[in-house]
Amino acid sequence: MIILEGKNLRKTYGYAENKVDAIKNISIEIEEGSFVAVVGTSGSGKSTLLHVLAGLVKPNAGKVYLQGESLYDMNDDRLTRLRRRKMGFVFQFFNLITTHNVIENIVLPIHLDNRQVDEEYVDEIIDLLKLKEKKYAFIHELSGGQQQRVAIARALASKPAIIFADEPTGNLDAKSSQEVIQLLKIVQRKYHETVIMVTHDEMIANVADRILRIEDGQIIQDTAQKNE
Ligand SMILES: Nc1ncnc2c1ncn2[C@@H]1O[C@H](COP(=O)(O)OP(=O)(O)OP(=O)(O)O)[C@@H](O)[C@H]1O
Repeated sequence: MIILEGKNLRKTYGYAENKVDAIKNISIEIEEGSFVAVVGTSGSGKSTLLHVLAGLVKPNAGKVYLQGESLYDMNDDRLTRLRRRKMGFVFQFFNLITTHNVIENIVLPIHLDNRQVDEEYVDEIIDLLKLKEKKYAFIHELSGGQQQRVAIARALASKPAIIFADEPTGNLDAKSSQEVIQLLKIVQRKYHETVIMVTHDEMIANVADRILRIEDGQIIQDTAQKNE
């Protein structure tokens, strides 16, 4: 089943001589439960595409449908609510709240949405992401890899339909990058999550089921990968 669809997307920044066509005419369908990596050189348009698909940057033209709902045809409140309910985000710079401990960070989006925390499920995620010993630690007491694992747990905690990850290993050393990406893959498989991840690191992209290569605002290659 197709969970996310982008149709004829275009995104332009700036005007006149400063005009940049970041996304030229991209159409894409994302299969539910798949792990998709978006790769390409710096400035090729990867982050713009991810942000457009996540409802964060309105395209100049085209539509984005999440589970059949058109993101940019609803009002801002509705879009914000839909993002909270259905999307999880993992960024390069973790974006954790340093005055909160690990578990508080993980359940914060659920509280913001006035929903009940599924404690059993959250404990299971914490376990899977190897954070059990750190549940009550503060963020500054964690390594970069541990912080990113907290960010992944936070993204998963609200049981989103889809997770968007923008260079999730961009701020980590090679060893932590591998560990974080393998754990992300394990939780993605276990919960049949859909993940779209931007990375410039081909080794990291290799965990994905599908690799989209972007160049100059266009998809130049779309490859399925055999992955257990
Ligand atoms: N807010 C913005 N204002 C103006 N131009 C922008 C903006 N964001 C991106 N661009 C331009 O759009 C193009 C695509 O940028 P984008 O960040 O999507 O590429 P990227 O592939 O993610 O790059 P990187 O790997 O370096 O993060 C680039 O030429 C960039 O300079």
